[in-house]
Amino acid sequence: MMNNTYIYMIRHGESPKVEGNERTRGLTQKGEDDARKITELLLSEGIDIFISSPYSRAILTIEELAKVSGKEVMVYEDLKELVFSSGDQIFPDNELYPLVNKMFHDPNLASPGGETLLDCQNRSIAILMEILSKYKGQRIILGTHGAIMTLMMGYFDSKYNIDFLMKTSKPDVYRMTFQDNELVDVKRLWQITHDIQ
Ligand SMILES: O=C(O)[C@H](O)COP(=O)(O)O
Repeated sequence: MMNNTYIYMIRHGESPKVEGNERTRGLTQKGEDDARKITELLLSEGIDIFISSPYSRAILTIEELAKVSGKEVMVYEDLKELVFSSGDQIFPDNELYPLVNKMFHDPNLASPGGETLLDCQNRSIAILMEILSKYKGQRIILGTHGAIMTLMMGYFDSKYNIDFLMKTSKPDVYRMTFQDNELVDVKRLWQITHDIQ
């Protein structure tokens, strides 16, 4: 439909936790292969705008598609992942998931040096509303992360909660259809067949 605006949430591919920091760690070989599959999957969608979190793993997941589409990736600092620690330190998975689980049950909880879910949701929704208005009627990719993606989707529909987050994959792709600022449809485009190939 003419007036629909489409937001494609692209959660980044697999990223190694052995070097760099939260900002700089890139993609594993599987993450790179999956980024190529994302290019194949979305090329025919005719994406107009590419926007990303500033973290490398998010940019690297969408940059090939942007390149073959002849577009630049615009980076928004306020689309970075939920901040868990000071100094962009990498948080090991065995500590991260219990913490995220606790945070989703207490949106005012923050770890030392980190932010609350509500802080993260407020800063990301402010940007998303700006994007919906500025690029109304267009197809926009957001290169993103598990927690912040769930918070943005959860703002419009509470079924996007911790249970949803725990079932998502890396990468993952959701197409959200908006009429003005109202979410009218969500379709997962990253199918299970991609996960097991
Ligand atoms: O998408 C996410 O959940 C965050 O960016 C963390 O990803 P990670 O599995 O690479 O830590």
